[in-house]
Amino acid sequence: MGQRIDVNHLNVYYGDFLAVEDVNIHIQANKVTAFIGPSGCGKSTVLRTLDRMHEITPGAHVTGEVLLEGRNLYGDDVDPVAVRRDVGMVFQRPNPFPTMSIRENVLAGVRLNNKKISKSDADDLVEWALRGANLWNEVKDRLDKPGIGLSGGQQQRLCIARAVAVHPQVLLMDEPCSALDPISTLAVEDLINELKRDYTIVIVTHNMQQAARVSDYTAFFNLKEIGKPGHLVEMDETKVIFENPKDTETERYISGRFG
Ligand SMILES: Nc1ncnc2c1ncn2[C@@H]1O[C@H](COP(=O)(O)OP(=O)(O)OP(=O)(O)O)[C@@H](O)[C@H]1O
Repeated sequence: MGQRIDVNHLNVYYGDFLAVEDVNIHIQANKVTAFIGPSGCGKSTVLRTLDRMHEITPGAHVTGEVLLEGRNLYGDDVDPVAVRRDVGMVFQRPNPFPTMSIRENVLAGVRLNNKKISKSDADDLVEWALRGANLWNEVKDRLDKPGIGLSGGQQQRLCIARAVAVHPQVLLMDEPCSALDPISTLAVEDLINELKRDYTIVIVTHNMQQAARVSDYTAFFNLKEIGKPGHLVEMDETKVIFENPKDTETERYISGRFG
């Protein structure tokens, strides 16, 4: 089952630079939440705070809380590596490990976690994850061929299989379709719709039609002005954001008047 995420008074910094200010957001379990907004408003930055990847950038840090099912991911006793196991990430460009076969790509996260796994359990896991990513039928006869031999859309579904193979509770997706053609995009969007049965999904997208198609909730971020920190303007059911937003900034953005 997916887990809920509660973000309380989150300020996100790169060194001294406050990139995003005072975010308060409640992300429902087993739903898809889309982050939308103009370039530079901090969508990807906030997304990366949800699995503690933000801190990988030297000097980057946060104040405030991110609670995963009530547990603060920024608590003193929390291991960021363990957080990244519970919260999977799929990136903009499909990034299968180039020297690995399709099968080894699926198992890569499990092996990184130093889990010992028998051959038959590994076979079962590979099939389960690839079926979950809607890729099994396309690759089952070439599991030992390189992952990078697949099409872009297949590679992205392979990366999703790799992310789900470690059984995360949350899947974060940073523009997962921006490098894909329309048909692959629809395949990944269909998959997102199926995956929410098992995971909580947060997706950053520049494509408002995509947000409207795939998400249950939409969070609109904006910048007061260039050089000022980004902030969350409003979050609501996707239908409300697109048809009846409360804030005029949101209305102007979704009707294409800026951004
Ligand atoms: N590694 C970094 N070091 C310093 N500043 C950064 C870094 N990454 C992002 N920023 C800054 O943080 C702010 C938010 O950037 P971010 O990439 O999160 O925005 P975004 O809304 O995802 O933009 P886009 O839609 O263009 O991807 C911007 O001012 C950006 O310049």
